[in-house]
Amino acid sequence: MAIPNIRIPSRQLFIDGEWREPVKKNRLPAINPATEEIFGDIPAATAEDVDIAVKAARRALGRDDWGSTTGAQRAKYLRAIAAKVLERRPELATLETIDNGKPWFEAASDIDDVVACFEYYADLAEALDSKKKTEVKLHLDSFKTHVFREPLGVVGLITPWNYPLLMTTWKVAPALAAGCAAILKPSELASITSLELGEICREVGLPPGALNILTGLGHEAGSPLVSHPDVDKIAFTGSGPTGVKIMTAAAQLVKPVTLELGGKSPIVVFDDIHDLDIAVEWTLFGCFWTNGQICSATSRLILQETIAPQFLDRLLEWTKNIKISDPLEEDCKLGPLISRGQYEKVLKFISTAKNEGATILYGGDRPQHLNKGYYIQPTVITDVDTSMEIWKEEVFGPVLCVKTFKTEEEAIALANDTKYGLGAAILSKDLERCERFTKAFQSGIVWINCSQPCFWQPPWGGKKRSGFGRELGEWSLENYLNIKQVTQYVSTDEPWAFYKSPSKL
Ligand SMILES: NC(=O)C1=CN([C@@H]2O[C@H](COP(=O)(O)OP(=O)(O)OC[C@H]3O[C@@H](n4cnc5c(N)ncnc54)[C@H](O)[C@@H]3O)[C@@H](O)[C@H]2O)C=CC1
Ligand code: BAL
Ligand code: NA
Repeated sequence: MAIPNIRIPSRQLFIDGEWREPVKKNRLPAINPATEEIFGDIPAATAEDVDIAVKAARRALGRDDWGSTTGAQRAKYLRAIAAKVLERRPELATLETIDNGKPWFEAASDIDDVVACFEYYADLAEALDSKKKTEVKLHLDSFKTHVFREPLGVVGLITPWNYPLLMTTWKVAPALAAGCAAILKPSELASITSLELGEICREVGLPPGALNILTGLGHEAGSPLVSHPDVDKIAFTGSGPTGVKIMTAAAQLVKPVTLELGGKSPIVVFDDIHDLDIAVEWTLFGCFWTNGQICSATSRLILQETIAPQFLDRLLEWTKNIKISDPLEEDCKLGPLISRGQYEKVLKFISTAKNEGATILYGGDRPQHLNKGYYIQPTVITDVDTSMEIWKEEVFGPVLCVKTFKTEEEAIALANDTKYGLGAAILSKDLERCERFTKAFQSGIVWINCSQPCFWQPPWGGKKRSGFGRELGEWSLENYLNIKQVTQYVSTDEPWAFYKSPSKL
């Protein structure tokens, strides 16, 4: 498919169904990481705008056109959004690539996932109607109890830059399916496509205030959203330190949070893999896909010693073959990192690894043929010690570190030697061994004979310092529902007889 030339939209904040200039009228540049050029700008919300948006969301919940909708009615909006996103697929993918730097075909596949995700939550919204009120059997006849599943209220959704519109969708689609009113705060590093979602919501006639979109900086727009007393919940995906700040602020108001934070996931490769090339490709995909800028990247290769030399030789041959280029080029497989800050951070990780005694087996620098843009070669690091930063900390870049093992016990210990617990992968023909690893991995996700494929039906999330709560699937819908117990006394002719009745004195 030809990649379209597009116009860069200029938007305001999306509040109460309308485009609205930020109270302080500030804007932030939108930077193309492939060229380092400013290609547009986004509005910068502050606490004043947060307050206006929260009030609009609260009004939406109080109005029949949103607050009294059935799941089936909400499903219509979600399907209409999906259809509009699909209609604009080439353009949205191009905007995503320009803003984020991911290869166009990856961006386009993200847009396909966005469409599928809105459709999936439309189905779940419909299904919710029959589960809205469910009876709970009691041991007494004098009472009847049922449980209501109702929208949790006004929810704040704070998202990162690595999958801009897709991470937005992972939160917005279930929140709207559940009937919440939402305030989305996308990352200031890539907000353009999330703002376009505002235009799509306007076009499909989503009731005003059901979704509000506030772009801006974390401390100026995100932080007041978290501390706003009239926001009932925060769902966050991003870095560990910001997750800690959000949880701390939310705790002051006993506000529930779900946190999807970082990772340093292992991929354990045994010598009984089905096929060397297939295993090598999954290993590369596990770490270099999305430029390693994915929380679940399997960035620690734990490799059985017996096949290490041949596996690494082949891995380098495959790595050299990865096309690094402008992400708008059709067969690009590795574009630039998101920002100068991320580029410098990743190079620093590589130089610290070198200083700590590791070997940069491949890469480690910017590709020579690209002198502009935040590009870094896919990098493979060996001679890694478990005390090194490169083994312990999330890089969020195309950097794979390698350690070998002899026994299964050693492999499990290395795999779990991390404060994080998001993903874990094992490549082996022995399915009983895969089963043992599935149990042993301290993670929320396990991949067997693959790494990274992500579908919208199963749950997604981690344990340990990767956070808690689950997104996607039916689990995500639960994040946005209040479970209300309703108990009715049905023996209304019978006194309760706990106190002495004065009429009987
Ligand atoms: N787990 C993941 O998916 C992600 C992890 N990261 C990691 O985080 C590092 C830093 O990247 P950042 O973009 O700075 O991530 P970040 O975690 O600071 O940003 C994520 C979102 O949180 C917002 N935010 C920041 N401070 C906030 C606050 N005090 N209150 C409320 N919201 C706030 C940001 O504006 C953005 O929308 C990366 O180098 C990478 O290692 C970054 C993005 C995604
Ligand atoms: N699907 C990507 C989840 C993340 O990196 O946040
Ligand atoms: Na950008």
